[in-house]
Amino acid sequence: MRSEISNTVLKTENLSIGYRKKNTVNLIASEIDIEVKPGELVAVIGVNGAGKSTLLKTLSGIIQSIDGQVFISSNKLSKINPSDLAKNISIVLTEQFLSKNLSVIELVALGRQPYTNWIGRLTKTDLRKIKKAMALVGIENLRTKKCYELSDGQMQKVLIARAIAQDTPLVILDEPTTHLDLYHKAYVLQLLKKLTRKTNKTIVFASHEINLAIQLCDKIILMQEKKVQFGTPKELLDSGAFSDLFPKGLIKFDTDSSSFKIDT
Ligand SMILES: Nc1ncnc2c1ncn2[C@@H]1O[C@H](COP(=O)(O)OP(=O)(O)OP(=O)(O)O)[C@@H](O)[C@H]1O
Repeated sequence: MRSEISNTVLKTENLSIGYRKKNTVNLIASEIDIEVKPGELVAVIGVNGAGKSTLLKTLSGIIQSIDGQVFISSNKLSKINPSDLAKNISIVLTEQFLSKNLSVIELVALGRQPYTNWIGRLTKTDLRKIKKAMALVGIENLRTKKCYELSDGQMQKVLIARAIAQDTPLVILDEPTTHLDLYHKAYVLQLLKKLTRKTNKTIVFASHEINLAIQLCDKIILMQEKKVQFGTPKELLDSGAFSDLFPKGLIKFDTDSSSFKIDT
């Protein structure tokens, strides 16, 4: 079992996700079997309410699974203590509470929290990693700006830099392109791809940008009602997985261009 998953950053076995309330279970999705390697860019795709955020929260240990297992590297997620978990997974959630009074460099520096001592003093290594993360994301020119002065696109880049500064093998982002225009959606997803290639980190993100995800990602987790498919974009295209993603009538999957179009 161990050698099988040693080159795997993230793996699930027969995972069921959902919410427990008293004695009832609200099951959102089940039979989720994924296996993600170092340096892969993975999109979680699905309609509103399909369970993308629930899956990301389960994979990062924020909520408990209903059944099955999550492995981070070769370890069971349920057995990893919080301080080790923060050295393995960095998380960027939507609508995360943040002090926008912080400067950009202060916010990126928060990524080093799992490594700093109790007074939070940054070492030379911390400073080097903060600088490197800002350079990789291309935000050195913003370093002294206050976060409330940033556009949504700039803020998204700062949050990505904070996750990179945390220097974990796995980065999880929930809808990193929300509120961005088409150019910046493509820019941010291209940036994530570049980061996987330059750092060999694995990035898993939820997105509604299906057309971009098909073009850019190594793997896709496609969430539909009570059915989750996982594979390369080509595998999912070849199996016709995208064709019944949305209700029929308004948009349809065009197999020639491998993208969704208005059904005229
Ligand atoms: N804290 C919670 N307790 C109970 N049910 C929840 C909770 N959070 C979400 N849900 C339910 O779980 C289902 C999946 O929600 P989730 O937010 O994971 O979907 P999503 O695919 O991320 O949606 P969107 O694209 O709209 O962000 C929904 O039916 C939602 O109502």
